[in-house]
Amino acid sequence: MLLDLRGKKALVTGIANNRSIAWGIAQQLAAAGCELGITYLPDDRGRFEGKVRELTAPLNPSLFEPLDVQNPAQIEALFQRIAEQWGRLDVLIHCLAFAGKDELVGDFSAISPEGFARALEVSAYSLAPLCRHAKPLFSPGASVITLSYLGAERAIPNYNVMGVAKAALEASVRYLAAELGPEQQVRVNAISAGPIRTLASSAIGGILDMIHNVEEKAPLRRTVTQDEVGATAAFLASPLASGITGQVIYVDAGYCITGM
Ligand SMILES: NC(=O)c1ccc[n+]([C@@H]2O[C@H](COP(=O)([O-])OP(=O)(O)OC[C@H]3O[C@@H](n4cnc5c(N)ncnc54)[C@H](O)[C@@H]3O)[C@@H](O)[C@H]2O)c1
Repeated sequence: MLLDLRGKKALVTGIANNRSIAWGIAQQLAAAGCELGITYLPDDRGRFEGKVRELTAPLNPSLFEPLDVQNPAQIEALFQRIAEQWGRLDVLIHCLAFAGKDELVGDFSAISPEGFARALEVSAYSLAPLCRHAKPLFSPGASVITLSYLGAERAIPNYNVMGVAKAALEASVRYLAAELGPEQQVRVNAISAGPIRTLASSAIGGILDMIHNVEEKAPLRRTVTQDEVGATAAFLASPLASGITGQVIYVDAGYCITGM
């Protein structure tokens, strides 16, 4: 069986620019034949809309919608549009996270309740309402994919509250897989990616040291690319992965197996 996603309708969240992991995923899904819906984070200054529209235009998305996951009305409106325009959803890519810069450096115990809540709401909780709204639209065998990082299970310097958010996200993957599997055969998985330079990762104190450490120690002696993460997402979205759900798949050049 070859990887063939022709005719599948895929919603990709989390593209900010051409370094975004979601951009790597969108390109791989399009190359495999998916019809794309793209979301961007709206803001008063319109920082993302124009850039993301221009970047994604060559992939001919049939939906292009605003999505701030902290805005329930916007989530509702997005899925209303998907229902009207597509009538179903085959692939849902959740590729977004946020924590304040101050929370991604220094002592974990210094975290404020507001900083903790915001990181968890955007980076972990948001997967649940997206799945809740998508539930009536999921086609049999649909695939949900989110993005995690090793900081979910190891104490990585400066990753701090985002590690807690990723642990909650990985647990959410298991609960959602258990909920959506039995009747709808919907699969829910996370990709745990190695460190990649992006807008979000630049907020993490010492991200370059993290990347250099991976380049020195990972079995492949390098970190991974957005395209490699995208290729794994395309595989997980396809019937080739029909037996895989509730898992965290590592796309990290093997770094997570190393001991020293
Ligand atoms: N870059 C890495 O090293 C790395 C490694 C493992 C996992 N990840 C994860 O990959 C995902 C994508 O991050 P990235 O590194 O490509 O960075 P990125 O900055 O390109 O993407 C993060 C996205 O999150 C979006 N976002 C932030 N707050 C939002 C909100 N309230 N509503 C909707 N969207 C919002 C931003 O608009 C942006 O598009 C994140 O979950 C991140 O934690 C990144």
